[in-house]
Amino acid sequence: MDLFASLQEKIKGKNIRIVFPEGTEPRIIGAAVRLNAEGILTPILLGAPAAVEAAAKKAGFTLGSIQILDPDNYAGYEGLVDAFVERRKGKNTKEQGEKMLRDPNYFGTMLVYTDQADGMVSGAVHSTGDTVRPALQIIKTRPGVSRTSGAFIMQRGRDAERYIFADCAINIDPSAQELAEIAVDSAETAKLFDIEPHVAMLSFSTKGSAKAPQVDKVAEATKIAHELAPELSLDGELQFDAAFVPSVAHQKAPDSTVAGEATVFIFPDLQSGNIGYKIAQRFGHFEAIGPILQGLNKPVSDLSRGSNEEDVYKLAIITAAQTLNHH
Ligand SMILES: CC(C)(COP(=O)(O)OP(=O)(O)OC[C@H]1O[C@@H](n2cnc3c(N)ncnc32)[C@H](O)[C@@H]1OP(=O)(O)O)[C@@H](O)C(=O)NCCC(=O)NCCS
Ligand SMILES: CC(=O)OP(=O)(O)O
Repeated sequence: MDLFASLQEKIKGKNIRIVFPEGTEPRIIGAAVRLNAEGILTPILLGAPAAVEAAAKKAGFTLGSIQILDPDNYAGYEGLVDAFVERRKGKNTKEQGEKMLRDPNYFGTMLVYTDQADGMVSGAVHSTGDTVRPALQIIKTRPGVSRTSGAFIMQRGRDAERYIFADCAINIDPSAQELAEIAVDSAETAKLFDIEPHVAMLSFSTKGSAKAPQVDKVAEATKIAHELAPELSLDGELQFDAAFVPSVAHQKAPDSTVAGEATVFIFPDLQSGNIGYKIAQRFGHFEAIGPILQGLNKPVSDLSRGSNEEDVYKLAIITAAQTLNHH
């Protein structure tokens, strides 16, 4: 079955509440209207009702029963500020909290933290840093996960090819230990979306063909990942062609059971990861769904600012599906 048809089936009728802090953005409104009309999930748009309604009207959408929450006139605002200060454990004062929650991403994240929403989708207008920082500070990572990271489902053709790319969004220069954790988390994400994980730890070197500290980091991460998840099908360091193309794998890494068969691609740093996914998307015509933030206590998703309405619709469905793993 098509990935989204199967995810919709899992989440439909469960009243999963997804908050969208960018409530006046037409791409967000369009996706929310569709998700609401199709009964897939319950959207909550943030913003002044008059502004949200005006934006919807201008873009030709009818909001119908969609809930709009106005952070500037929210009866529970003080309670949210208190909960924020308590969560920040001395890192932010009440005065700072009152200001910070005026930012819709902080406000939306607090709705998720206090169980008034099940997940959040933002970033169509805001940068990644501004979108995810509140989640890193408030929602935080699950026990046993030290860093959150951003994975993309890369999909081409209806239900044909589907892979995971990570980290394409968060960790600028992860250590070997962090890279190993990203690999293990990405394998879990793959399973959630019906991809059998065969994890390639990518580099510009295959099995020692080049020598450099950057290559040593990937080789070390491969070793650590094997220790963290001995049962996982994972290998490195591998160049992309060795990881993906069976004939090249045969030549460059004949003994590897992952080379030529990889489905999960772990990039050595954010330069390569972010550039890599955008090249596959724009040259290779893969649909890039994400970034899906892995390892958080509750799902928060960051859109690329280049997203269209369909991307918002799909990432909201993914985010809602992630909530099922958190219950
Ligand atoms: C994500 C990012 C904004 C965090 O940077 P930052 O806000 O400067 O982070 P800080 O080091 O000040 O940490 C802020 C908080 O987040 C936490 N944190 C930072 N990175 C984290 C990570 N990867 N996982 C979990 N927590 C993290 C810190 O522990 C800290 O928590 P605390 O306030 O409770 O102590 C930064 O890593 C970044 O800019 N990454 C690149 C994003 C990007 O542009 N991607 C390309 C487009 S998708
Ligand atoms: C994921 C990503 O690259 O986001 P943006 O395009 O918003 O920087």
